[in-house]
Parts: sequence; structure tokens; C-alpha cells
Amino acid sequence: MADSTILYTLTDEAPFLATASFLPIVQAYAKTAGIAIETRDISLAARILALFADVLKPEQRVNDDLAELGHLATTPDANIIKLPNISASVPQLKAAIKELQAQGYALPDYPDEPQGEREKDIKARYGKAMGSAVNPVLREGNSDRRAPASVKAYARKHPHRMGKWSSDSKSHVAHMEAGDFYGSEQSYTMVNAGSVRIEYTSVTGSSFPLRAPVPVQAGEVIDASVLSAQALADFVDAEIADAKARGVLFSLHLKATMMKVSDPIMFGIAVSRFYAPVLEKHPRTMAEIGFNPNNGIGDLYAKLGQLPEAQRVAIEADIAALYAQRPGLAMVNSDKGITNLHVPSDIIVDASMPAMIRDSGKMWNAAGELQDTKAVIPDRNYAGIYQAVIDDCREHGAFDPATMGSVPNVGLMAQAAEEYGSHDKTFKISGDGTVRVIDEHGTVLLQHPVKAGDIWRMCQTKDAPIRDWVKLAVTRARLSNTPVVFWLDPRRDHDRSLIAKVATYLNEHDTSGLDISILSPIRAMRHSLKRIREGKDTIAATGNVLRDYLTDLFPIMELGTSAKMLSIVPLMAGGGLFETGAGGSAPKHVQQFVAEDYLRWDSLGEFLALQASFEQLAQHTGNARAQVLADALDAANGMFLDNDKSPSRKLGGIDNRGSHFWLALYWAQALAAQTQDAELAALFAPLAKALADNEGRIVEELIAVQGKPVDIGGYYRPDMAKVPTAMRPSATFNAALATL
Ligand SMILES: NC(=O)C1=CN([C@@H]2O[C@H](COP(=O)(O)OP(=O)(O)OC[C@H]3O[C@@H](n4cnc5c(N)ncnc54)[C@H](OP(=O)(O)O)[C@@H]3O)[C@@H](O)[C@H]2O)C=CC1
Ligand SMILES: O=C(O)CCC(=O)C(=O)O
Ligand SMILES: [Mg+2]
Repeated sequence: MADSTILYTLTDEAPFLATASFLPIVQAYAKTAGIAIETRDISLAARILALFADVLKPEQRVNDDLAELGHLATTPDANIIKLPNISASVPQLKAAIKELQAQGYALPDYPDEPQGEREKDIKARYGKAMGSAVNPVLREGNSDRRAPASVKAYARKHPHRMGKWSSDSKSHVAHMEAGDFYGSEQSYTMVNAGSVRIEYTSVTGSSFPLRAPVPVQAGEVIDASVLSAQALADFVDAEIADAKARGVLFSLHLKATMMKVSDPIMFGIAVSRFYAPVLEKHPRTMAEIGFNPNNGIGDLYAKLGQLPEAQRVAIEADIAALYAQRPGLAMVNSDKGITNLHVPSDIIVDASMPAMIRDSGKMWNAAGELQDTKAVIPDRNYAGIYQAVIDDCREHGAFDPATMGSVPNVGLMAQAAEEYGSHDKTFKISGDGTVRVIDEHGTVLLQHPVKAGDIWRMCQTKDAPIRDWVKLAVTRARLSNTPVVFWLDPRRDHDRSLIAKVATYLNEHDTSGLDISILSPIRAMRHSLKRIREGKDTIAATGNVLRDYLTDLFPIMELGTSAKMLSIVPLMAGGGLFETGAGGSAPKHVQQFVAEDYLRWDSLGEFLALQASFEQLAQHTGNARAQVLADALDAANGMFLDNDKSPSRKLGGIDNRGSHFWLALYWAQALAAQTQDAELAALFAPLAKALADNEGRIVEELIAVQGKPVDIGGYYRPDMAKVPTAMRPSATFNAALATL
């Protein structure tokens, strides 16, 4: 890679569309400082194509850009801007395969139940594109996510609407009391580097390894835990009955995308229990059509079409009768009849719980009204934090974005830390027995009795990332003069291992005058909420899961969205990975765009990431102009916020494309006005003038296209001839940019 190169990722859905409008601006401006902005395609479609190069025609083959970026992330030269991408559930994966096949790619179908070696290989390959397959590869550093001061000031000036809370809200979180991962966790800190084997022994005494030995480093923390399938099923049954008795909606919140092995199984158990009367009445039909509850009840609806009319109608009637007896299900889309149990990727806990909390603790019912809800989050490791927020809102009312403080996050994330790296060590257990983790000397480090159907998993957390995480927390506390709380639970074995390491590594730093504490997650939540109501900030230093949860929760409460977050990953090898915002790829936005040519995606996260990326490049390469670009972009971001140029939600205002115009204008103006680099100022002065002079016309051209359906020639792999046309509809703006 040339010195002055920034790699900008092409991803999926809304952020991909936004890139078609924003990237030409960035490339034009960056060029003036000799900076090349190259793209790398890590979309779901591109990742699938890279995995199946051997079955494609030579001209259809694509480079494995993700592997390239993953390697780069371990080098000091890395400067990567990473937009959110799809972490595909099985239904999404199948839809992407179908679309690519229709576009002429000879990909094999996804085999649900692989027969023979060839199909097993196909399924294993698709498995690599499934779920959270990108972030863990790139995240070779820990996470620093926060609302920059300008963004916080904007939110205080323009507080978003927060649903009112009432003290008699019946909404609550339900979790298991036993038999979950929390209750069974065991942890061990490796003394020496080497490897461990994961061995299953049946009750009859036969043993086999569940996978190849796992390499481990000295000082690495390994954990194992097991979730009882029976206990989960019993729990779900009880919660269905309780939701009915209390007259609240039933909703399930998991992370089936990122926890791609465990959580689809848990989701499937909930689907099986909720629809048990129907599924148990028609077992043969269910097997015939190949219904898999792990893919959601949407899979059943999709497959019912294969049945003869009479049979289909009978099952549909049984489902309708079941709905009359069951508690109401929370809806993902009540207009379209999409329930909380339809597709596992529709109820991703990090985004779905904050949305509920923002909406007065309610979710949508089938009639399209908001209603109190039972949020089912089975495992106790993290469920309690959401109950703490609900308790706080019931007692004190909704949070006030105009006055509330902030909770920045320093997250332990590097090298697939903790649960988020566990999917290749997570197993659905085939029969009753024991699972053991054994070192090279034959010493049993961890062991659990298991039953058929249970989910057993092992997590790994390497020592260097823990040390780096503590350092990052101290650095952020010092730089921002903010107290830091480590969210660690002394009742968890893993967290106790971490508490010991945190104590050790804190000693490596000058912590004089800093306020550093360790609290269990529920206490840490209560403490942070109390302070936030007083307008005070508290850094949350958390593990990987809480990082994910809190960096949607707090931004959504404080800023109305996680799109406005600065999300930096200082890579341990010295480079920088700049994530954009803390949210996802917003599928709902694409639906709206295709229907009415209006994209409400907010690119502020991209703007913030770009500023940080230019700054890193300036420091790493000594390119002074990169710093001028960064400073001017910082000023432009301030102007953008002051003038409230984020896309509005509805047709008629400026959308994502319009917001890019304003950013380009403010950035050009800031570059023309700066005095550090006179040549650069002279270069941007005519553009700044042209954009300002033509503002009315450009905005008009951008708004004129709205209101009609738009064809982008594909969802997972849109047509690259159609997308730029759709995303760059202002001839005047395009012509002005071309003069640079
Ligand atoms: N870093 C990553 O790569 C991440 C990827 N994902 C992936 O994204 C997909 C969707 O996930 P989901 O959990 O639904 O979460 P999303 O964050 O995509 O969507 C939830 C809602 O958040 C709002 N939102 C998020 N980002 C923006 C933005 N930049 N501008 C405006 N609004 C925004 C939208 O609200 P509204 O509709 O009200 O405007 C959106 O509907 C999944 O495939 C998931 O795996 C998820 C999280 C992170
Ligand atoms: O990688 C994913 O699937 C989601 C990542 C995510 O939600 C986050 O990091 O906040
Ligand atoms: Mg998240």
C-alpha cells in the first residue's frame, strides 16, 4: 500500500448506497493532498463470490478483499474506514445466494441439511460468509466509541423526542434463573502457550474431540459455559404464560447475527415453544417441507406455499387460532404482519432494546399500537442491565437529551475477545455426557456435564488485548478528565479473571487524580444512570458484549441514534480502523429508498470517521495537507451540526445526498478560509464559491427526484451502472465537483 492511501469499504444496504454519493466527494478532496482513497468490497455478495471463486467464470471472480484487509489490520500502515455491513442470518444468506444466481453466478444452493462431503463443504464455505464474519477479522484493536463534544452539543440544542414513561408501566425484562451460561461459567488463565482440546465424552464412555485443538497464548483467559436446552424451553413456556396473564406483549431479544451458532438455536427453541401446538400437530408436514425453527416462523410461512391448498389453509387456520390463545407478539412490522419471531436478524438486541426504551418501554402490537412488553433475554450475563434502565425510567421518567450526560465506551474487543469470538467453539451437544477442556499435559481445565440439545461454548480473551484495553481506558479517562467504571461482575468466573488482570495492568499507569472503579454491570448501570441524569459523564470500560449493547443504548437515548458516534479502533499494531457510527446497515432505509427515492441514512458517522482517518494519516506519514483536510473537515462537521443538515426522515426535505452536498460546501469553505496552506485555499476557493452560488439549484435538483420508485438492479449486489446515477442526481453539483 502506498503511504498516503486510505481504504474505504464498500458494504451493504443503506451505507453502501450512501457511499455512491459520498465517496466521489471524498476522493476529489483527498486527491488535493495526494491521498488515494481506494475501495475494498466486503459486502455479503462479494464475500460469497470470493468463497466460491472455483465455480465462477474467470470474469466473475473477485479478490478476497476481506482477507486482504484483515492482514492489513495487523500492520502499522493500516488506515481503514469501515462502514456497517450485513451480518447475515440464514434467511438473508439464502436471499443473497438467490439474487446472485439470478444474476448469472453459478453458485450452489445453501444446503440446510448437507448430504455427503460436497454439500458439507458448501455449507462450511457459506458458513464463513454468515453472521458476524467481517468485524472480528478487522478488529485487531479495542474500541473507543463516544459522542464527540460537537455532537453532544447538537443533541442538547435539538433534543430528539423520547417517549414518556409511566410508573405503572408493566414492561420488564425476563431472564432465566438457572441453567444459563451465566450460571455455569468456568474460567481459567493459561500459564503457558500451547493448545487445548475440547473433548466430549458420552454417558457410555466414548470420547471424541468437538473440533481441532485450540491454540492458546500464555496469560490468555479461557472460559466455558453451557446453556440447558430443557431449562430454556421451560423458561420460555413460563414466560409465554406470564405475558398472557399480565396482558403484555411477548418479545425475544438475542443477537443471532453475531452469536451465530448459539443464538439461532436459542431463537429456534423460543419459536418451537411459542408455536408448539401447531408444530406438534403437524410434525410430518413440518419435516416434509423442511421447516427449521432456527430461521424463524417466516421460514414456515415461506414454505407453506409448497403445500397443497387444503393443507396450507388448515395450518394457517391453526396458526390463527394459536394467536388467539397466546399473548400478543411484539411486531417488527405490523403493516406486513412481521412478528418478533419471524426472522432471527430482525431482533438484534443491541438495537431492539434501546428502541423499546426510547418508545416508553413499549413495542408495536399486531394492531399497530404501542403496548407494554415482556422483553425475553434468556441469559443472565447481561439481561439485568436493561431491567436497571427500565426501573430507572419507571421511577424517574424518560431521560432528557437536552440535559443528560454521556456514557462513552472503551470496549475490550481485540482479537475476537470473549463471547463474540466463541462461535467456532460453540456446539449443540448431540447426547448426554461431559465436555472437557484439556491441556497438552492431559490436565482438565474446565468441564461441564451436558445433555442432548444443550449449547456449550468456550470463549477466549488474549492477554495483550486486556492490557491494551486497560491502557485505553486510562488514556481516555485522562484525556477527557472523566471517571471510568470497569463493568465486571465478581460473581462471574470470567470477570473475576479479568478483575485480577485489570488490577495488575492499572499498576502500569499513572492513575493519580483519576477516578477508576470496578462495579458489577447492574450496579455500574445504576451508577451511570444516576450520573447521566445529573448531566455527568462516566466512561464505561466493558467487555465485548456490553460494548456492543451500550454503544447503541446510550447513543440512542442521548442522541436519538447511534449513527452520530465516533467509533475508533486504535489497532494494536499501530494502524487505525475507523468504524462509522455504532449502528448497522439499516435495511428499512433501503426499502424506503427503493419505494420513493429517499434515503434517510445519516452519514455523520462517516464524516467523523473520515476526519479521524485523515488525522491518523497526517501523523503516520507526515502529510501536512492531510492534517489541513482533517481540521477543515472538523470545522465542516461543526457547521453541519449547527445548521442541522442531517437528512430528515420524510420526503420533501434533504436526504442523504443533500446532506453530502452541505458537507461538501462547508468543507470547501473551511479549506478556502484556512491560512495554513495558501495553495490549498486557492484551490478550494472557486469550488466553495460555485457550491455556494448554486446552492438553491443543487438542492432543488436533489429534491426533484424524490417521490418515485427507483430501480437499483439488486439488493445484495445492486447494479453498479444504476447506483451512481440514482445516488448522484444533481448535474450541477457533479459538474462543480469535477472542476477540482
Ligand atoms: N458494524 C456493523 O457492521 C454492524 C452491522 N449490523 C448489521 O446491520 C443490519 C441491521 O441491523 P439492525 O440491528 O437492524 O440495526 P440498524 O442499526 O441497521 O437499524 C436500526 C435502526 O437504527 C437507525 N439507524 C442506524 N444507523 C443509522 C444511520 N446511519 N442513519 C440513520 N438511522 C440509522 C435506523 O432507525 P430509523 O429506521 O428509525 O431511522 C434503523 O432502522 C444487520 O445485518 C446487522 O447484522 C448491525 C450493527 C453493526
Ligand atoms: O458484527 C456485527 O454483527 C455487529 C457489530 C455491532 O453491532 C457492533 O459492533 O456494535
Ligand atoms: Mg452494535
